[in-house]
Parts: sequence; C-alpha cells; structure tokens
Amino acid sequence: MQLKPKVALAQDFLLQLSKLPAAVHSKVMKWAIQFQADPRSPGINYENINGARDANLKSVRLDRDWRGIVFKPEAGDVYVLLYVAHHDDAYRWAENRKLSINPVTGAMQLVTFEQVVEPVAPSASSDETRAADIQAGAATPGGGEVTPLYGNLTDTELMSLGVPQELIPNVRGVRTEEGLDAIQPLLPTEAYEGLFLVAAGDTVGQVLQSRETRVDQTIDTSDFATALTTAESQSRFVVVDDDDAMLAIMNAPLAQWRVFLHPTQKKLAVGDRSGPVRVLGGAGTGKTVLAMHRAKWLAENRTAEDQKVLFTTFTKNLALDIEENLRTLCSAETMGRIEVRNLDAWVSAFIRGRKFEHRIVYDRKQDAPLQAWLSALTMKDTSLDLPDSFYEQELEQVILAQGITTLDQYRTARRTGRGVLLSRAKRDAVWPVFEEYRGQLASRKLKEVDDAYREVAEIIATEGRAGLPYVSIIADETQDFGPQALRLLRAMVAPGQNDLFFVGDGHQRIYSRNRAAMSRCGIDIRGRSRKLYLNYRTTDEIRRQAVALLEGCEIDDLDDGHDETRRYKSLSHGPAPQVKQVAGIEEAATDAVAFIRDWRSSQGDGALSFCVVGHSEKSRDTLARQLQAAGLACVTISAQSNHTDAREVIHLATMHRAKGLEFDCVIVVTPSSYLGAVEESEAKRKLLYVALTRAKRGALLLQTG
Ligand SMILES: Nc1ncnc2c1ncn2[C@@H]1O[C@H](COP(=O)(O)OP(=O)(O)OP(=O)(O)O)[C@@H](O)[C@H]1O
Repeated sequence: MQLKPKVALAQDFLLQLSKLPAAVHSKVMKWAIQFQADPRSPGINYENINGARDANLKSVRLDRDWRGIVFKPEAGDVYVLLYVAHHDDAYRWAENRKLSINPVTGAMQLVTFEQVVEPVAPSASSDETRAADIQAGAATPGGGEVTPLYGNLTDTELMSLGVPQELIPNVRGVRTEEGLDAIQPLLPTEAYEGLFLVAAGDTVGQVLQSRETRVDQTIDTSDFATALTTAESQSRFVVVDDDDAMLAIMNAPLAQWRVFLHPTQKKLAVGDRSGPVRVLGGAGTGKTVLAMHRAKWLAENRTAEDQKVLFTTFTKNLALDIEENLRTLCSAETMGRIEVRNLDAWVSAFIRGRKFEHRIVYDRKQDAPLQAWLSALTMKDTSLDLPDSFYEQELEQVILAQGITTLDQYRTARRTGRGVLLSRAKRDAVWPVFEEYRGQLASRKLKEVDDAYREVAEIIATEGRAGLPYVSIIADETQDFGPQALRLLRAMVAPGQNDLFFVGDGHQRIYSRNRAAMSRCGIDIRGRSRKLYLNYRTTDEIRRQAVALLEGCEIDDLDDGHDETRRYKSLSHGPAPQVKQVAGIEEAATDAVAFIRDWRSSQGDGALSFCVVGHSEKSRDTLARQLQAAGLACVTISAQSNHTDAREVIHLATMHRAKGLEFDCVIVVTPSSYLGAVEESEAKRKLLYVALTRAKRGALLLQTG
C-alpha cells in the first residue's frame, strides 16, 4: 500500500493567503484542498523555475494569472505549499529562496538570498570587504578595534543556534546590535533569538540548554519528512493530514499563534514534565498562548473523562478572555476537560459549596472591612510610635502572606524586607491589632482573601483531594498570586508529573503585596524553569519605552532570584511612542482624540483597536466622557466583560483591568507622580509598563499635572 504523501503549509503561504482578493482567495482555497488530497495527481503540472537557486521549488498554475510555489524534493514524499502570488511576483519570490535542512539542528529553513547592509557601519565598505576587514583586525572610524559580535563562534556553533549555513557570512559581518536587527528578517526566529542572547552574554551552550535543542544527532539533510518533525520546523511549517485540518488553518490564516508556536513554546506545550514548571517572559512573549496550548495538550493526552485541567489566573476578565480563546483552539470535547476560572471565583465557589457563611474581603477600603480595620487600630500601642501604614503593610506582607494565626508564630516570623526591625517585645505589642482585626471581621462574617486561601488549603490537606477532579493546574499571571494562593494551588493537585505549570512576569506585578517565592510555598521548580524572550505583540520601539520606565526597579523571578529586561526583543517595528506632558485631563483627552484620528486616517483602517487607559476609575470615566463628547463611541472594560467583540469603538480601562489584553494602539494617561523617583514609584511604574505593553503598533503616554 502506498502511503499518503506528507503535505505541509508554510507560514508565508498563509500570510499571503490572507492578503488575496476574495475571488482569488476562494480559488486558492479550493486548489489547496485538492492539492492536499493528492499532490501526485496527474492534473497538477509542476513547472521548473528558470534561474531558481533551489531546483526543488516548482511553480503550479492556479489560473491564467496566479501561481502557487511548491517545494517538491527529488527524494521523499513531502510537498510544501510555500507561496502564492501573481505570476511574475511568484517567480521572483521563488528565484531568491532555498529550502534546506540545518545540518546541526535538523530544522527545515527557508533561506532568502538578498543583499544585506548593516546600517550602523563603521566603514562604507561592502559586506564582503567588511568581513575581510574583520579578519584583518581593521579599526573602526572612531579608532577602536573592530570586533565582530560572533567572531569567536565556529560555523557549527552558529548553525546550532539556528543560523542557516548559507547565511553564516552575513552573521559573521555583524558587529552591532543594530547590525543584527538589520538581518533579522532573513533569519529564522530561533537564529535571531540565539544570536541576541549570545550578544547579551549567554554562551551557546546556555542557549541550547535553555531551549532544549539537541545537537548530538546525525542529520540527513535530504530527509525533509524527518526535518518537519522538529519544533523549529513546526514554528514555520504545519503538516496537514486531512481536509478538515487544512480548512481550519486556512480559514483563520492570521491566527498564527494557534498553529505556529515558537520552538520553546512548542517544547513546553507538549510532552511530560516531572513536576512544577515555571515559565518567565516579558510582556507579549507568548506566555498565555503557551499556557493555552499546554492546557490543550494535557486535556487531550493526559486527562481522563472524569478529570480536568484547571486553567486559572488572577482577574476575572482575563479568565473570560482566555476561555474565549481556548474555545477557538480546542474541540468541544477537549473544552469539556478544561475548567477556566480565576482563583477568587474558584475559592468563592468552594466556600459556597461548603455552605460557609463568610464573605471574602477583596478590598479593605469597603465599608464593613474598613470599620473592622479602624476598630482594630484602636488596639495600637501608642508608645511604639508606628504609623497606621506600618500596621497595614505588616498585616499584608507578614501576617496574611505567611498565614500567621498565633502570637507564637508571629514571634518567630520572617520579616525580611520590611524595613523596620521588631524585637520580641515589640512584636508582642503590635500583635493585638491583628488579632482584633480578625475578631472584628469574624463578627461581621467576613474573611480576608488570603485567610480564605489558607483555610481552603487546610481543608483539602485534611480531607484529601477526593472531591477535586484536577490532574493538572495551569496558572497565568503568576506574579500576582501571593504565597497563600500558591500554597492553595499546590494543595489542589497531587505532586507529580505535569502537576503545576506557571507562567508569569515579575515586571508586571501590579498587586505588589502578593510577592511570593515558589520554593517557600512547597513548589520546587528546580530544573524546570524556562524563559521566553521574543515579544510577538509590541513593536521594539514600544517595548524599549516600556522597559525604560522600569530602569532601576528591582524585578524578581517569582522565586528567590532576579529577572532582567536586557534579553528581550520584539519581532516587529513601528513609530516610537510619544511621551508628552499635558496640563490636565481635558488636554489629555484632546490629545487622545487627535492621536486616534491620526491613526485612523493614516492607516485608512476603521478596524484598528484602541484602548485609553487611566490610572483610576475616575480618570477613566472622565476620559470616556470627553471622548464621547468628541464624537467617539466608547466602551468600558469591566470585571464582567472586555467587550472584545465591539467594533469601531474606543475601549477604556484602568491600568489594572488592561492587564493581559492587547490593542493596536494604546493611550496611557497618568499622573506625573507615577514617574517619580524610582524608590517611591516602583509599583506605579510596573502599572505603566503593563499598560503601555498592551499596544501592538502605536502608543501615546500622557503625563498630567
Ligand atoms: N507563536 C506565536 N506566533 C505568533 N503570534 C504569537 C505567538 N505567541 C504569541 N503570539 C501573539 O503575541 C501576543 C502576545 O501573546 P500572549 O498574550 O500570549 O503574551 P504574554 O506573554 O502572555 O503577554 P503579557 O504578559 O503581556 O500579557 C498575542 O497577540 C499572541 O497572539
């Protein structure tokens, strides 16, 4: 029996498909489906391309004018739809391309042959002469030594990072970060990423280890079927086995994240892990996308009918967004095995299920908890001369965070980072405030949320997990979970293979009281900690501006270590965000309206999405009124809805509500105090970082007052 040939689609083919006029689009879809069914059909006429660098690239006639470019190697039964365009454009595209297998990593790579010029060149020489200059140790115009960035790497090392053999000379010519960015469009994603990590100080070995790339296998560079199985190949080519798969992919050609995962995303999404995994990554690096694919894989492969994967996050509107996206990724059957719920909602449901009569306090400023807190403060020992703010921070960062319920526990509690030293006698003197607060809450049938997490975890520990269906838990935005929340998650699933999967980013901690170290919450991630570096959302110009806001801030890695921003990069470019001082909120609204109108008219695109972000509900609502008065339709993002379906409206949000979402353009309106001295504004700067990094293409930062 003859096996069906393997048919794959390239990312470029899908991008091209999305741009075709409707009539051509349906013609191409029909052709592609027939092609998938039988690429050996005698009706398909593969024509050679004169002057092509790769004899395996063939042109296929779709109609009088349109051509498909197909890869059809001499050996093996693999066919790849690479491109579709008008006759001349298709031929020109194909003449300059070669599909080859990286002899070190085994990945399939599409190489583009084009002249590349490094923009910040130390001399006006061509690439070749520059390479010769480098070998000869030539000097820069400034008099310094010319040091090629990758001069000390061997060809094999460069290829192991993902550099195609054909592009090694280009990489050898790179001397600056700008030079690397100039050749980025030519490089496979993993090669660009590997090269900037090495430029940032990593060794090749570290890069390969962190991305789990093996380079110890013998590669057959003519075996394209095997090459298609690597995560690197699958980040740009997708194998389609039947009509349904083909249709699903071609009907949503721009939803790249559903099909083409970054190799690290892919490796982490599939396969077993021996225990808890932590994935860090700056804003827009695809953590949520990875978490969703992980949930899908676990639900499809490691979850029995009566079991579930829990996908949790901190805020309700984000959970809604994730559930909506998961529905587009998973079948109904798979969704039946995934529960998406923010942790607070989960705990509330658990408590209701037990018929407990307590309500949970999420905001201490509300009437009843505020009364309880003010009563507790009357127990203050005035001789200590500690301000009310000390007690509130001590409550959040020590008492609630560590789940301290007795004076004895408090006497020996760790208070690292609290600033004020407390002797045993002083601890004895401040303790009554906290004891009284819990008593006051209890008499009002209230409970602090951290205490609720802790008590639910204790119930599970005592009664066992028999009533809980979870085989795995996936947590997004982990940086906003405090120690008690993490302990609860740990308690909810049995320790072992695939138990816990965390994604998060310390730069985006906007509930600062919730800083936690996983290792102190019973979660051991040693050997299972990974990072994503490439920002898929934001232009590099916006990313840099956002990162600059965090200069000098201390960023943790959700455990006991540090994280940094130096190793992140964006794949897209655009205008630098404007940062402007305005007199007040009215002027901010006027500027926002002008910015929106400019973008709409310059792009000729009414479908662009915009979000105006204020620092408080009041400023958000004032901005909304002003925008509406200027004739712009507005909709406000709330805990209940992100209004993602609303078209041609301006979204408005607080910085907290904007978290996890994304828009083409974002306008952030902030009091200048948010950009004050770093020591005093760290938490606020993180909020600004979150808000600004919601933008995909354009951003405006307006400082009022
Ligand atoms: N492999 C991919 N290919 C194409 N686009 C991707 C890929 N992974 C993520 N994206 C896109 O990048 C954007 C950011 O992804 P995602 O929301 O998962 O990032 P994140 O790290 O969770 O961001 P944040 O922490 O800022 O909320 C989204 O538009 C997503 O569709």
